[in-house]
Amino acid sequence: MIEMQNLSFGYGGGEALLADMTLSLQPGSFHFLTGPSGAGKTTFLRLCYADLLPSAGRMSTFGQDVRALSRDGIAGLRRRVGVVHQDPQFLDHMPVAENIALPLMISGQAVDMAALGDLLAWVQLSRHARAMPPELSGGERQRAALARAVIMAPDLILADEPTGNLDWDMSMRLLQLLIELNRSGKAVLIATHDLNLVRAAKQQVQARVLRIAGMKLQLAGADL
Ligand SMILES: Nc1ncnc2c1ncn2[C@@H]1O[C@H](COP(=O)(O)OP(=O)(O)OP(=O)(O)O)[C@@H](O)[C@H]1O
Repeated sequence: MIEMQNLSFGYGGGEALLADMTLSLQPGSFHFLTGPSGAGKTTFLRLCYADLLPSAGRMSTFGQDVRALSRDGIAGLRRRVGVVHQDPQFLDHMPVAENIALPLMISGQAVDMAALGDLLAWVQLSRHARAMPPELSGGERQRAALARAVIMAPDLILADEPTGNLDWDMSMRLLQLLIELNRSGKAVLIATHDLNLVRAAKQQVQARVLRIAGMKLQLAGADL
């Protein structure tokens, strides 16, 4: 679903931050992306949902060359990718349930209230449906962000340090949700520093570990 060939990227077209990356992300796969702070993990994720475009090399997403996509083409691509940001932002004056349904409303689709109720139950936020986002804990915010990321039924879920500020129990809960999504056929890519999270996942799912270091993307060894 994402193919990169000798892809390079530098902010502002300047010096390369990521260089000569070649990768094939398959449907239904589960990947972690690790690497030191500032190595370019968030940048890599932004390339994956065409928030940034490569400076050089080839990249196709869902079979389409990202650099040849029109504005509508990019919007179509983004509908197929659900993103959980490192520090998810919500509309604070709007209840949690409506924030989660927002992508549907923005794209002009009807909100199936029963399906929304099921989604809230899945992320264990039913009793917070009418709460306002500032009332949520860190773990609840991440789960709301995950629900919002999957409401459009994307094929690929990208999560940027989704457990960064969470305790271990809450991290495991979030990981379980991501594993369930993967078992339902979605590709998952999680950027994280947390090797314990990677180890916990590897006991349950066939996860591959990518590492960005020294501008390059490598498949990490199996010894994690
Ligand atoms: N919009 C931008 N313009 C210019 N430089 C940027 C921009 N965003 C990020 N950078 C730089 O690119 C480098 C990689 O940043 P990125 O956020 O991708 O790293 P990261 O691996 O996700 O880091 P962390 O683990 O700390 O979140 C950093 O040096 C950062 O300062």
